[in-house]
Amino acid sequence: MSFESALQRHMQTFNRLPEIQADVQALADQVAATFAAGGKLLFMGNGGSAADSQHLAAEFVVRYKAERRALPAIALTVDSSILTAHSNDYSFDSVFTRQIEALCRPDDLVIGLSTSGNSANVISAIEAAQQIGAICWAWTGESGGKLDSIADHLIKAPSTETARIQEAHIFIGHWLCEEMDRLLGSA
Ligand SMILES: O=C(CO)[C@@H](O)[C@H](O)[C@H](O)[C@H](O)COP(=O)(O)O
Ligand SMILES: [Zn+2]
Repeated sequence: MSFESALQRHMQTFNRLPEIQADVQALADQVAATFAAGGKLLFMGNGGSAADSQHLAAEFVVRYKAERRALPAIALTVDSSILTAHSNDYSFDSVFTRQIEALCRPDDLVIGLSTSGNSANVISAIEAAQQIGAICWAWTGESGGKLDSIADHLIKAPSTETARIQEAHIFIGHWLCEEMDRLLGSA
């Protein structure tokens, strides 16, 4: 694909983001309520979405722009000992589920990122978190995939192309940080 085509597809996706603005605002409201109630965020995903998970968890724990208190967020994608031991001894399909069982509490909010909406390890972990009673959001592409009928709430980036969906996801994640700074920042 030419640079011009990739940019055009990126712009088309971003021009459609207002279609999901209400969903993103609903997510921000639930994240703010989760922090206010003493809950935490748990992120997970594969490949580029694993990178997005740790990127966003860091924004909350450390800082985005404003000076504010540290906010509790964990990426389930970062502990190489857990990831390798679980995948080696059990299965990669339950690598996030096991961590959900260990770390997730009923007042937490879980965000599973999957551009296809079909990653087995994300689906399994969301089902486990629902059993615990946590609110579960899936960030997907416009089809929603299997997660469409499983997650409690969805952010469906308006594209069918993995890269464009990931670009929309990180924009949404940054805006979420922006909104938490506005609500919780002191600067
Ligand atoms: O970053 C990319 C492609 O842009 C890849 O690493 C991509 O994230 C991986 O193929 C993932 O395994 C795709 O999983 P998912 O988004 O369908 O859940
Ligand atoms: Zn990528």
